[in-house]
Amino acid sequence: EPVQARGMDIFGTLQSFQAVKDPETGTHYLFDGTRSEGVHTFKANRMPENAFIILSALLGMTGFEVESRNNFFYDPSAVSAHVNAGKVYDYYNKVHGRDSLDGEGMKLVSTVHIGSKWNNAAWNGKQMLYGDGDGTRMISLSGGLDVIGHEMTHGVITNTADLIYENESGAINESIADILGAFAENKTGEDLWLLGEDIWTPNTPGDGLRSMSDPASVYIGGYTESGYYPDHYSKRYVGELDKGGVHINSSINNKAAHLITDGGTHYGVSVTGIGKTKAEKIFYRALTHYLAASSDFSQMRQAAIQAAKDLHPDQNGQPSAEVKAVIAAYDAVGVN
Ligand SMILES: Cc1cccc(C(=O)O)c1OC(=O)C1CC1
Ligand SMILES: [Zn+2]
Repeated sequence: EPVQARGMDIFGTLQSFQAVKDPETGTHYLFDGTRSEGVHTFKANRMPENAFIILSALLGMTGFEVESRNNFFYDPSAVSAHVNAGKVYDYYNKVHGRDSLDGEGMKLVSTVHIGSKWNNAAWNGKQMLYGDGDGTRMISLSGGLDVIGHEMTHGVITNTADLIYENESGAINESIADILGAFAENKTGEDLWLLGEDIWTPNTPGDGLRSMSDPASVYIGGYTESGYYPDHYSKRYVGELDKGGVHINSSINNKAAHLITDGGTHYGVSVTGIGKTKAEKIFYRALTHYLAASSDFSQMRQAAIQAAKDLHPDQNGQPSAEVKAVIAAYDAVGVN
């Protein structure tokens, strides 16, 4: 039966969450039955990450239950994954009226301790997977609420537009995961537009994996001419690394989302922001109503404009401020 459990997350912060007591053994394990068909969090068995990702996708292997004899000392990485998955579930349920990743209450399965010092997180088509990080570049990735929001949004994408994970459609997939993942986190006192800041380079404060407000401020190495993430379509990566730059060119659409939300002038084009509450609904509606598996940047622009029109119709023949912001933002990043 469900019990209220408490335990430390990876930052040593005491969390309160749902667990279940096994009547035979008397031990408790991480399962939250209060949300949809449940939030079930597991730990991997030190299997190499590639094997685990494949076997979990093919055979539904999830690893081992995360148990505690006294309902307190749970595995902190698992506590972070468990609590953060619940928070992202609540974001989609409360803000977008969506019941879990498939909209029909599917179970949320996460497995932590994937691989060894693995600086990655993944959605394998069925569940979320988190590495521990190497301790320098990253720490346990389940500690990043925006990381979990990103992985779970990959799950929402799989169940909606199912954007093909390569080239431009893959970059849009990555960008929607960044945008809605960041909006799901939205922690006060943190930069909304920085991805993974809580788990990125523990020895260097204030930086992140990617920046949506200033993509070109983050170094990415030899992929692009500048060595920095692109913030304009003319600077997109056109090689075949990173599945055609899905984690690189996502920054172009991320910048458009930042401009739509906060406004600004970018390459001489000025945008009047419309705020997070309107922006998140426009991107969610674009994803669930207009984007398709092969959508490219231009179709992302059209989908966002149409979603904005649906939510903020023209007034006496004039486009609304929200529609104007979307058009100007995509003009600013060079997407027509
Ligand atoms: C850290 C990481 C490495 C490789 C792939 C992903 C991926 O899920 O695409 C990944 O997770 C993220 O990018 C989240 C947003 C920080
Ligand atoms: Zn991703």
